[in-house]
Amino acid sequence: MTDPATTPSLVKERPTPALEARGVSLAYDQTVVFEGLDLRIETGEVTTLIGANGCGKSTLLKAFGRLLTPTAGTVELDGRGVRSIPTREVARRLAILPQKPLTPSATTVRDLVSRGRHPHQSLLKPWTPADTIAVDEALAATGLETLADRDTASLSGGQLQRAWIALVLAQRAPTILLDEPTTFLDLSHQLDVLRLVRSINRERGATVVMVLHDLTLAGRYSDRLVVVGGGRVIADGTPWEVLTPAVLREAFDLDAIVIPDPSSGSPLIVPVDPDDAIALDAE
Ligand SMILES: Nc1ncnc2c1ncn2[C@@H]1O[C@H](COP(=O)(O)OP(=O)(O)OP(=O)(O)O)[C@@H](O)[C@H]1O
Repeated sequence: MTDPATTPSLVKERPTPALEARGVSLAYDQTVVFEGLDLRIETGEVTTLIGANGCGKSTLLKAFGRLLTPTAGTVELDGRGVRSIPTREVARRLAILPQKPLTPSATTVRDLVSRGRHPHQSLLKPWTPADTIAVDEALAATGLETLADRDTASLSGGQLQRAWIALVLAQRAPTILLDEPTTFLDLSHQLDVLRLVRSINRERGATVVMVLHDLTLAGRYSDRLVVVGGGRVIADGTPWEVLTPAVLREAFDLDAIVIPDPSSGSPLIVPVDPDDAIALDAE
């Protein structure tokens, strides 16, 4: 007879997630957004949080980024309580682009992007050629080389958004949190940013957690979607598992048809307008 104490477990251990919320409650004064939430963010994946306005996507991202302290439960980064990790170490492991970052005044694009290198510096290790390379590469990846010496105050909304994304890239953190990185961007630049996100994930192995509002783009550029609503996770899985008419109705109160995107094969969300006779007839 086999001894259970010495027989290797048949249950395969899952790898340590990049981030994990365990029984997390999040609130602002009297507004409770989540209570006892459990969520794993797998290492090396692109995970996108989707859900209706005000459902708590940014709140969750802030908790993962240590910008908001849970009222209960713990957030772990690479298997360690994020609050127990020194701030500088967190900044080397985790980069975050908030929804409304505050741009410092009288700063050039290059200066702003260079701030992404601060976690890598110290009195003993000031600016090095490696920092310059990281900044130059981030400027090139976001198409900002020609704007590098411009004052950030003179940029368009989309250019400024790209400068912030460049800062996050320059940080070279293995885990990246992006709250609505495509805000202000035209469709072509939205694709540029999402392709960039995918290449950082595939080439550098970065773990990415994003918030996006465009469901079709979310499905196209994510390994996994987490649908949030009513203070809980409504659905969690691959884009085709999650982007179903039933989930869209529950999360967004939206009637939609979901078809394969002819360009990528990922789910294409077509919202149904009840006044639109053609769409209804076609169903
Ligand atoms: N600083 C704050 N103080 C008080 N309440 C807040 C604060 N920030 C967010 N909230 C509230 O918390 C809830 C969740 O907000 P959150 O910004 O996380 O939602 P969201 O899903 O990111 O929304 P959106 O899609 O509109 O950006 C909302 O009811 C919001 O009004």
